[in-house]
Amino acid sequence: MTAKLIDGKAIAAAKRLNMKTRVSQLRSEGLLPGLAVVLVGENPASKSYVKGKIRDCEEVGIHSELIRLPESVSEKELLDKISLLNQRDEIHGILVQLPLPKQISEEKVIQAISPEKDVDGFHPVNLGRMMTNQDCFVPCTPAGIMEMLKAINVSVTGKHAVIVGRSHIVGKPASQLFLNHSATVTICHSKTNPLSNYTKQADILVVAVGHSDLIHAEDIKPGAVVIDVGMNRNSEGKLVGDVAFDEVCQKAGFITPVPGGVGPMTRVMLLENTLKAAEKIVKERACDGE
Ligand SMILES: Nc1nc(=O)c2c([nH]1)NC[C@@H]1CN(c3ccc(C(=O)N[C@@H](CCC(=O)O)C(=O)O)cc3)C=[N+]21
Repeated sequence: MTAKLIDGKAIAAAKRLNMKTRVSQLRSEGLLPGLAVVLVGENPASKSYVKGKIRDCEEVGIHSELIRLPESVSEKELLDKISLLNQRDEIHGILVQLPLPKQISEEKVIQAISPEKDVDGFHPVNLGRMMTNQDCFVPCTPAGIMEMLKAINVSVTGKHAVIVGRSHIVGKPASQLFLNHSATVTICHSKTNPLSNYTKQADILVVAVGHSDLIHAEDIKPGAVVIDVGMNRNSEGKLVGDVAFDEVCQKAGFITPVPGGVGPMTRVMLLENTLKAAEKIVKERACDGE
């Protein structure tokens, strides 16, 4: 069998097209959705991701502001900046690009963002709301994975989803999201032994570790849906995932490429969350009878 490719890039592009209509609708109601992106320091990867996010906003008509701070910025200065953004009505979403320099506590920074503007979905309030199946901002990568599955008509209900990786931004929230969608969920991590005992049982396998060639053909169930969240550079400097793509391709039912899979979906879900934040304001206005 040869797996069908899940074209995250194309799915994301189609979603952006739809979003233009939602932006027009918001604008006709007198609201321009706005996203603030805070970039601290000069990390080239962070700069390039942030540039991509700004470009995405431009494409769909979301107002974006890039706030750049020096590597040496103090925690207090960053927290003050966030507090100003929290207060501004034209800003509906706030994203502070991670990682942050050592002198700054990421935990404190995330908690300083108003949960209503936390379009990354990293604030404990949003994570807690997700855990109790309430309306919330879902972190962009897990949300993007769900959107991909929807786009290829794969139902999650009753499936065995195996998540490899337990990070706060991907593995853990992805596990919770699959559980909320009534999957049977197994979470694997660096102490899971042997890993392949679990991955072989997956109907849907999500790999978010950051080690290339972690998953081989022998580690998966024939026909499985394989979602590769990994982003690694190989010896030739090329971007590769955590899954040995060429061989797993021969056995999986569906597989995401790297690049062009999860990454573009992560980006588009940031726009989705920003629109959701803005649409909520319009709805609240309507309820207030303004
Ligand atoms: N507050 C915060 N929120 C984030 O969402 C966040 C973050 N910090 N810090 C860094 C990570 C990483 N991340 C990526 C998103 C899309 C691609 C992406 O679009 N990748 C392309 C390839 C890009 C390339 O070629 O380098 C692809 O997979 O096709 C990559 C990486 C978001 N992150």
